Amino acid sequence: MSDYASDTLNDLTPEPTGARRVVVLISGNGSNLQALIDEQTHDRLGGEIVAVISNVADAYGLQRARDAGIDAVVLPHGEYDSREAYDGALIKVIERHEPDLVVLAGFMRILSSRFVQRFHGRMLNIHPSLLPAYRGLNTHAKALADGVAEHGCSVHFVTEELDGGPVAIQAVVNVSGDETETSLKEKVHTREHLIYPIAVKWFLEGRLRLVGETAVLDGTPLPPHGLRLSHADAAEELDEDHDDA
Ligand SMILES: Nc1nc2c(c(=O)[nH]1)N[C@@H](CN(C=O)c1ccc(C(=O)N[C@@H](CCC(=O)O)C(=O)O)cc1)CN2
Ligand SMILES: NCC(=O)N[C@@H]1O[C@H](COP(=O)([O-])[O-])[C@@H](O)[C@H]1O
Repeated sequence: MSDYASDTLNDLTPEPTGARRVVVLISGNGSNLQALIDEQTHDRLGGEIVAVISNVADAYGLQRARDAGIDAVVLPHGEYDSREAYDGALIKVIERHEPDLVVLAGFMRILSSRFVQRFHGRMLNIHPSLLPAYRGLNTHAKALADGVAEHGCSVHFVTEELDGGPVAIQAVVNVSGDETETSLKEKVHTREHLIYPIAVKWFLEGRLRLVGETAVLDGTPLPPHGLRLSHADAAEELDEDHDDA
């Protein structure tokens, strides 16, 4: 086990140049997209969301994009014969926008190896659990059924292994004795809306990178659970940026 405290990897990733461009993939409500839009609106995202793409035609996140003047594109997966065919079309739509970063924000499709390789190292996902616990779907119900005392959310680099990519940031929430799936989902959502903009900003600033199979922040490899940010720390991180305005 390497010593995360002292290791510093020789990071060969070139520094980002020019205005950093973000494409966001969604399938539903888009509250995480809205959190990113809000940071962009205050010039604090570190780049520009240039397109929002949904596989679901009536995803409310598309309206959020339109309201923000962002190109909103629907690419229905049901119109393609296979996952590979869909992903091929999705790659073409994304590449037209020349992104530096692809952000999955409630995008509910498992991506093919071809797609993941195309954007390897520059694709993030927000997952509603403390990975590696509860990969996949229905995470809140599973956590409640197991009676865990802590739950949360993770921002991770996307790899071929579903929800198995290196974790960048996590937020932990306490699960109360009378917690419901709805109350737990709300707790987690609140923290998602803090840690995702932070992770996106850090990537666009060149601070957060995927080096090999390790998430690296400011040249230092992160532990398997990433950087654990408390609610106060995350809010301060965003507020500090606000103070810089
Ligand atoms: N290759 C990868 N693809 C995706 C990853 C990943 O890490 N590697 N992250 C997911 C996001 N996700 C959880 O965070 C997730 C999304 C979708 C599914 C899933 O089972 N999808 C089904 C359809 C479900 C539905 O339509 O309701 C499917 O694609 O057949 C699991 C986890 C994004 N993709
Ligand atoms: N496995 C993927 C997954 O479950 N992602 C989850 O979907 C929700 C999307 O909410 P939003 O559309 O309001 O951002 C978020 O809670 C995100 O963690």
